[in-house]
Amino acid sequence: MPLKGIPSILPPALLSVLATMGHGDELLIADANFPASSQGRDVIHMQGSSATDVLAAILKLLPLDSFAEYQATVMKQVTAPDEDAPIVGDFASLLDAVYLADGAKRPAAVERVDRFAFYDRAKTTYAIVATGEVRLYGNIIVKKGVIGGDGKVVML
Ligand SMILES: C[C@@H]1O[C@@H](O)[C@@H](O)[C@H](O)[C@@H]1O
Repeated sequence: MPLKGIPSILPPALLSVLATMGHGDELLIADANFPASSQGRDVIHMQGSSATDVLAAILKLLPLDSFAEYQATVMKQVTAPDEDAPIVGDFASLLDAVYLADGAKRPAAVERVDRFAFYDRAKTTYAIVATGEVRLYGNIIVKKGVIGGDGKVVML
């Protein structure tokens, strides 16, 4: 059922995951082709939503980690490893908007890793959200930060 201030696309199981994650824990938002169920992590299914809509909703609740070198990680394209997939620009815009609004002095830093290194990272995430994203390489790992006693995201 809807809640005040909580994006209505987020299912209860995902709200529980976001709330139980701690500083430095990572959440993977995966596209429709990603092998989500074979990574050994809990999977929350959101086939009705795009990865960008899920990321935008999650970023209304989840602080990004300013203590880390990278706030997020994406997958390099197999056939063009030096060129971002088109969806990466959309991910970056969403990250930057919230990170700067939360007081960051610079845009969010996004790490790029090869496909199989990304699968290895997936195996250490807290949980995976399997979306219905049809754009290839629509996968992003976000790292949870810290909220201070004043209720604000802690920015180093
Ligand atoms: C080659 C890549 O393989 C999977 O991991 C998919 O999630 C990506 O979209 C891409 O197709």
